[in-house]
Amino acid sequence: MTDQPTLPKTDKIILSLRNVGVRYKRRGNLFRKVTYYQALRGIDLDIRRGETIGIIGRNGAGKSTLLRVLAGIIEPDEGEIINHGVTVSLLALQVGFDGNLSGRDNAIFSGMLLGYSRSQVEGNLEAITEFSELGDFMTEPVRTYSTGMRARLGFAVAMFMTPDVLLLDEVLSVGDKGFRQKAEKEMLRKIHSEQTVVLVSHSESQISKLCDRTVAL
Ligand SMILES: Nc1ncnc2c1ncn2[C@@H]1O[C@H](COP(=O)(O)OP(=O)(O)OP(=O)(O)O)[C@@H](O)[C@H]1O
Repeated sequence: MTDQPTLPKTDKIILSLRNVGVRYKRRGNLFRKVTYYQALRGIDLDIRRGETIGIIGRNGAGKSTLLRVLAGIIEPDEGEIINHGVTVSLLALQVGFDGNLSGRDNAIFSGMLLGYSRSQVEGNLEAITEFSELGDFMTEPVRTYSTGMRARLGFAVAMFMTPDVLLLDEVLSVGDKGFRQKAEKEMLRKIHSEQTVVLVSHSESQISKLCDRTVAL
């Protein structure tokens, strides 16, 4: 929540990948054998408290896969991930919301998935609603939202949660121009408040504006 300060910026390494590889299984059928696709290979990365890292690479380079490994959603097939006792949360727009639930309930569940209590999230609901600019739509089912509206809800939830490491998958590239500017401004505030952020973006200008360093896949 906003009232929980993030850990201070130091040179301390809080999350590491060592020689990480991930393979996806491609299902076979009558005409095709099961095959494996190597999405990541030999990835070494040290994330230091307070830094903002941009992940870049062409489509299919493995950027989302890397974030999923960092978030602990998938386990690497090779190498290891070393977490030095930090909480990590992934915000990606394609996943996470239940279309049949209202924006409000989705915000509450997303916050709880990020490790907060129901009352902690409820305490921030007004601020989340205001930031998302969803107004009365907060009580409507998310399936009735446009992509941009979903993006605004996801982004607003993430902005009011402060895991030690916040992973953002292409969340700054959606929404209209006005919201994008607001989202970037809020991200900059977070970055300066020493939140550790790993950000995937196809926008070079965004990466150079927001990140301390980049990792190219
Ligand atoms: N669940 C899955 N099963 C099989 N293959 C997958 C799966 N998820 C990703 N892949 C494959 O792994 C590769 C890396 O995917 P990933 O989504 O990590 O790339 P990306 O760099 O984020 O791409 P983009 O820029 O298009 O979002 C791609 O070739 C993709 O087809």
